[in-house]
Amino acid sequence: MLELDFRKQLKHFELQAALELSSEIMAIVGPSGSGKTTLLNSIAGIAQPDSGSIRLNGRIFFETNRKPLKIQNRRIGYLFQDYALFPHMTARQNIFFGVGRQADTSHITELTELLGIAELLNNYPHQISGGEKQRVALARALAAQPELLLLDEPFSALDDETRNNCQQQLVRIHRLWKIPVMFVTHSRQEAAKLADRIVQVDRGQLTVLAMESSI
Ligand SMILES: Nc1ncnc2c1ncn2[C@@H]1O[C@H](COP(=O)(O)OP(=O)(O)OP(=O)(O)O)[C@@H](O)[C@H]1O
Repeated sequence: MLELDFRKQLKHFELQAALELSSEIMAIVGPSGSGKTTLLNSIAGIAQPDSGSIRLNGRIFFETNRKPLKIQNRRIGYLFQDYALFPHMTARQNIFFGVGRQADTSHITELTELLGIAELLNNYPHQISGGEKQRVALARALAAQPELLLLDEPFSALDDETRNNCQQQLVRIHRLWKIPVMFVTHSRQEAAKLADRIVQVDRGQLTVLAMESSI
């Protein structure tokens, strides 16, 4: 369970986030510059709120007047808007980056098969397609077995068929892992298709809309 109740002053308005997220998929929609990425960054620990609290499964990430929990201790998988794969590392090295040496990695083999990227693990990012990069980045976000998955416009750069494929894989992984997922999208259609709930962000104000998943 992710519990948010915090405020952060941005340049032109204040981001005010108050919501709870169980093991469901939540879509974040809203105009450009409304605070969507800052919301994800605050949860991940890349940005710090001014006040309030952020908790995941009872663990305190942030609380006013308390030292924030370090990013690496939050157990969050974060897929950035531009995938941000390391160009000089193979797909395998990208995926294993951040996974402890002593960690059990058997789930990663399963993950790469599930995502259809097992055959390209020795390739570098420039040798694979956009859709493949997206799936490598998703595998990397999931490799450390996070308790929460954050995705910032994960499918926006993909063609229709690849997008559909990746969306289905995300839903499949969510069914298997049952962790809360938050994803930012500019597509209302995608939000309605994938999410259990949709949150509209407008000048930092969050409004939750009830939705039924249709996949
Ligand atoms: N640390 C910060 N301090 C002050 N203002 C900030 C900070 N980070 C972002 N902003 C501002 O807050 C606003 C929201 O930015 P954010 O990137 O969260 O929007 P977004 O909804 O993700 O936009 P897009 O859809 O274009 O990616 C922008 O005006 C941005 O300039």
